[in-house]
Amino acid sequence: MKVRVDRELVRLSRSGNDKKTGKQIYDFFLALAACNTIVPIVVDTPDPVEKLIDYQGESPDEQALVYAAAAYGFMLIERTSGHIVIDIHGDKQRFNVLGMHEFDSDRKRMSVILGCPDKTVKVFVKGADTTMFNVIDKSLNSDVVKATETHLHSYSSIGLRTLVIGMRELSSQEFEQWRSSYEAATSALMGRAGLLRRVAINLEKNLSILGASGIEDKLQRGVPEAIESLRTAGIKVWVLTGDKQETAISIGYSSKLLTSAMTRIVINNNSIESCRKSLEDALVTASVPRAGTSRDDASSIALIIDGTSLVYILDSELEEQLFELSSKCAVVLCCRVAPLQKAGIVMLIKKRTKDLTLAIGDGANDVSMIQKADVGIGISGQEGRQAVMASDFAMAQFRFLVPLLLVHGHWNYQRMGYMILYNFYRNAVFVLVLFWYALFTAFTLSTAINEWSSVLYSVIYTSVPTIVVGILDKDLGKTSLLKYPQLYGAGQRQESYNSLLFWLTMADTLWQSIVAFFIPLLAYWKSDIDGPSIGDLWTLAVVFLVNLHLAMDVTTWNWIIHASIWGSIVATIICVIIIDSIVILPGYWAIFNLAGDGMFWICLIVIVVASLIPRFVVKTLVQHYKPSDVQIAGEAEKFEGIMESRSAEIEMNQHHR
Ligand SMILES: Nc1ncnc2c1ncn2[C@@H]1O[C@H](COP(=O)(O)OP(=O)(O)OP(=O)(O)O)[C@@H](O)[C@H]1O
Ligand SMILES: [Mg+2]
Repeated sequence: MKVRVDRELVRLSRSGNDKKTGKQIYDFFLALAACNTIVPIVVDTPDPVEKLIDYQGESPDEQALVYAAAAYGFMLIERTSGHIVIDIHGDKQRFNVLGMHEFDSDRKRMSVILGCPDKTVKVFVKGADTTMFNVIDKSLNSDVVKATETHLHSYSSIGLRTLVIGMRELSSQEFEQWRSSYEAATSALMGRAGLLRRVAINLEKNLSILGASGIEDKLQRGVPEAIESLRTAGIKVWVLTGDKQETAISIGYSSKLLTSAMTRIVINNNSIESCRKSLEDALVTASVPRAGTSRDDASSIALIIDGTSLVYILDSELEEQLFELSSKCAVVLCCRVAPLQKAGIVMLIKKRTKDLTLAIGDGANDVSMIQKADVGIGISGQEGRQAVMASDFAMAQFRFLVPLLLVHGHWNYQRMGYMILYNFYRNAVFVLVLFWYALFTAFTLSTAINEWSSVLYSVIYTSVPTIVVGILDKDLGKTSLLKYPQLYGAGQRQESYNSLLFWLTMADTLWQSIVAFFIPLLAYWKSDIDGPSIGDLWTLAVVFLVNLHLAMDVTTWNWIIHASIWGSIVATIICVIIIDSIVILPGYWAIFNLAGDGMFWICLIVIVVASLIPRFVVKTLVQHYKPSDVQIAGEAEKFEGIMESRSAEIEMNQHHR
């Protein structure tokens, strides 16, 4: 890897640690190389003398910092639990790692205590600017502190992730004091984390500033487009990040979440009273009616709120106001939020609405929100596997969320909705025919449809098409669904399953069962037909009916669906023939006698046609006069001749190393 270095800085860092600036720069790079949890792994190359070092760790930021230190001549080459070896301008030096206080989201910083070759003990700390400036002694190097502050501001406003680095030399007395409390804390059986945190807070104070770093957090490919699609689909997108406000806003703009036309409401306060005041003011601003349509950016509001304010708002009486405000905003951006606050925000919505929440994140700090949300998605990437392990779905890139929701989510919703209705219908129509017969024979407990057919009805006669269509049918092609994210609204409006559709289906079921039962009954009224024969007719009629009913609703035919639907009808006929060929069963040879009679065939055709007519008429009228988005898109697909799009693939990233 090639790193572009600043020559002047290299010169200064080489100038040795005698002069003040030289010493500071020396310590700065030493901190970058040492204050982290990166493990260097030496990789052999074809050339036996040349070795490569691969820095492995869960934090990509730390990796970047260690690489930067290496580029300036401070190369971390070995790390064990007790020591590290750093190659400083070609001179291998061994530092004892006397202790390490790991990063936690309360302190938002981490520190290492190093025993240096010159027998001094130094503590190096790096962390978020907000918490670092609380522990940095501003009277030391006040000019550096000032310069760093302005640099930090300019870094974060261009979207860089910033870290501040500080250090302190420990006197032997201080060191002993720290060591005894550190040892007591690490060996404590109860509340170890809390004790360690207290020891860390005691140690990390009166630091002198060394400098700051800015790291570009590149957006993955396709993030702005993905966010735009999701928002067009009517999904509200909120961003919850641990980053600094300026960084978060800048990333908000580059990911097209925020646009300059939006009205911005910023809430960052540090008392409950000022939070209350800001929320009230914001509610007034948000309630003023604005020009433009609701989908217009100019009319929408972006709420930007930071973690400190959320401390006072979440779990207090202000929560309700925040909810009210956020439901008026098109975009909500929360910055500097702790992991548990992320979960708290998810709960804020979940508790108060019936809306479904989906959380997507890549780091360990996203785990709690991923678990709390209705749907949790982990992005597997550079930040370790915790998010993926806690998630319902894992994906490699953010943009895959779009096909997951807009394509597979849509298909799944439409199939599920249809299949629920269809399965109610499929079972009810058969049971109702049996019921009419029981009613007609005044509950004599005699049956016309033989027991085998009653059992096989849901096992063989009608089961396979239900499963196959429930898995394979696609109401629209992938291309249309991705091109028109608005089609996702069909699910939000509950178009495939709702109580009206349910009762309409039930009425249709009633009608079909009446037709299927009474037509044979009336047709054979005067004849001397026996029970099993007319029973066979009923069985076949119902099976034809439910399979043709399904065939009428399938949108994407393929050979599996063809085979399952027509195959089921053939299988039913074969089963009925076999059952009627068994001598000991009642109704022996019934189907053969029946099929020789023209009336049987007429009955079958009349039943199927009469049963399906109301459905067909209603469906056609609705399609003609009140077509849904999905129908329109479906017709557009046919006319544009993009039927092949049903198997279209989304463009994948090139794999390169
Ligand atoms: N290993 C670390 N050492 C020192 N400081 C850290 C470390 N990791 C994070 N920080 C600081 O703590 C802040 C909060 O970190 P956190 O992991 O909660 O969120 P994040 O990674 O910044 O953002 P996101 O929520 O988008 O992943 C960071 O912005 C950074 O300033
Ligand atoms: Mg992170």
